[in-house]
Amino acid sequence: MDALRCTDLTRAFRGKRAVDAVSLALQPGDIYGLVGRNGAGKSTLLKMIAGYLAPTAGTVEVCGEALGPCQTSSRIGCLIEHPAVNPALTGVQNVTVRAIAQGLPDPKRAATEMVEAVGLGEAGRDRAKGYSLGMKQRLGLALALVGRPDVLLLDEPFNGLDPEGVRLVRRLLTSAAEERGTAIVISSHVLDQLERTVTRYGVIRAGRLVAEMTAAEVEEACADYLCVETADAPRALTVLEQACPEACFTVMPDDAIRVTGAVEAEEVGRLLLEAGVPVSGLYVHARDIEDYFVELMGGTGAVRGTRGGENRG
Ligand SMILES: Nc1ncnc2c1ncn2[C@@H]1O[C@H](COP(=O)(O)OP(=O)(O)OP(=O)(O)O)[C@@H](O)[C@H]1O
Repeated sequence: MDALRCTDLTRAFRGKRAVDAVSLALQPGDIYGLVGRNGAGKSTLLKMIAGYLAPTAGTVEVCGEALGPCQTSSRIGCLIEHPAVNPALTGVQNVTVRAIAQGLPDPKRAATEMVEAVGLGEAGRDRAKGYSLGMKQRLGLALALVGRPDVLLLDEPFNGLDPEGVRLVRRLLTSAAEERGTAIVISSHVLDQLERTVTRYGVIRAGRLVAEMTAAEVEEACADYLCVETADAPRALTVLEQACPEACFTVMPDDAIRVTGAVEAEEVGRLLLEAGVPVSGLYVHARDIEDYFVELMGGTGAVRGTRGGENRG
């Protein structure tokens, strides 16, 4: 059974679709990285799943249970925008309130353990009103995680965290997914952190889910490759395929040859030189994850906005 299933989820603001017929399904243990430019619709999508915002159309199911519009579920833990923290209570007390609401058998203990797990330590006994940005973020994560939800929705979970905090949160999420089968959706612009955490990606562009891929597919697409530019691609291909049966060769539309696999640039250059094939360019092409996603997200033009005036909810 899917841990989370959204079907044709749509939300319009003043007639303009911020999220447009998004369907996605997460299995238990999936960590799904949601990427998109500012204003693409990521937070709106998460808010609809969390039950904070009514969809204009579409449905949400969590572990097979259909949720009505704006219906929250104890199976879902969220950190979306500012966590609901009572500044007059300590960190542990805040999480205890949430644990009681979740119906946990020993709420104080669950809260204390969770505050410890997110690295708040002694600060868990201080009132939340004195917390720094990173401490608030850790508290927000503790609130999302307490009660071991089946589905976790996190909007920019790495915001404000120091490097140690980032590493700790990554470990917490990975172990929740691997050990307890929690399905996690993370919306984030911090691609290198996503790259170390997620198992799948979804790219949202102008409200639509335009691409989905596994972490392995992204890794493969972003792998370095050797590029051979030659005026005689067919002959170069014949020479290289014969000499390097282990490598993989692709002729690109501009006739350049893309080489992946166990072969060095020096070796390719030598083989072509010996065969008398003219080579005009030979270089390693490094493509990073940022280039890859910027392209999928729709380039670097102006961000998209539907807000004329504020129209919350
Ligand atoms: N309450 C609202 N009223 C009107 N328009 C809204 C409202 N909430 C979001 N929008 C619009 O919906 C679109 C999607 O916004 P959303 O916050 O979901 O984007 P996002 O992908 O999370 O962006 P970011 O990466 O900047 O957080 C934007 O054009 C935004 O202006």
